[in-house]
Parts: sequence; C-alpha cells; structure tokens
Amino acid sequence: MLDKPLIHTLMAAARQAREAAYAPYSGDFRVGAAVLTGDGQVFTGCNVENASFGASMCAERVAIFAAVAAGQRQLTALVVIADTPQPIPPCGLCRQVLAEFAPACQVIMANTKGDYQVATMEQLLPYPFEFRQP
Ligand SMILES: O=c1ccn([C@H]2C[C@H](O)[C@@H](CO)O2)c(=O)[nH]1
Ligand SMILES: [Zn+2]
Repeated sequence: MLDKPLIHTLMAAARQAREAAYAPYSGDFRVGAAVLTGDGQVFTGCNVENASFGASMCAERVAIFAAVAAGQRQLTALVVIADTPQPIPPCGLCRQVLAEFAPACQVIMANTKGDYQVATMEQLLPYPFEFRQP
C-alpha cells in the first residue's frame, strides 16, 4: 500500500504534467498522469490529441511509454488526474497497457479538487488479454 505523502507527490507530478496537455478537439479536456517505477523514479504524461481523432493518445499511456522508453518496465503505481466532478478512471486501452508492465500496480484516480480513489489492477481489469503463441 502506498503511503499518503507518496500519493500526494505523484498527484502533484500528474497535475503538473496535465498543464502541457494538448486537447483542442475535446474542448480542452486536459488529463495528466504519473507513474512510479520499481526503483522509485517518476515519469509523467499528458493527453495529446490530433486532428485525426483516433491518433490521439491518453495521458496514462504517454507516461507508461516514457517509463518503458527509459528502460523502466516495472511500474508500481499510476496516478491519473483531470478536472472532473469524480476521480477519473483510466480507459480500457490504458488498463490493458498497464496490465503489461504493472500487473500488481496501484491505480490512483484523482481530480483537480483533490479527491482520489485507489484501486488495484485486479479490480480494474480482472481478465487482461495475454498473448500466447498457438
Ligand atoms: O483516461 C483517460 C481518458 C481520456 N483521456 C483523454 C483522451 C482524449 O484526449 C480526451 C477525451 O477522451 O481525454 C485520457 O488522457 N485519459
Ligand atoms: Zn486511456
């Protein structure tokens, strides 16, 4: 279980990352994310939209891919934050990507008011797809 100071550190990092969100097509629905690696590093991301809507990328996957691109494949926590009435949950695609690198990850869903809720990956994606060679 993550302690409160660490949750607040990660929430602050995600909130800061959200500032860079590029979200002109969603009406400025800005999202920030932060992931914690097994060795204590923090990587962040924001959503990056595109005129071809399907080419847009969620904040969570930007943060996860930044960690993996830096050689960090073991993720222990993820925070996602947006200006929403309730804490924001990660979308299904991000859950599947999280399951790849963070099967035992704690997911902290937050909003900019400071509300947050913690869930495990088992709760968010109980049956992740796993590829097996036939
Ligand atoms: O968990 C989520 C859900 C949505 N978005 C982004 C994608 C898009 O830019 C905007 C609206 O879906 O929010 C995220 O970054 N993370
Ligand atoms: Zn997503």
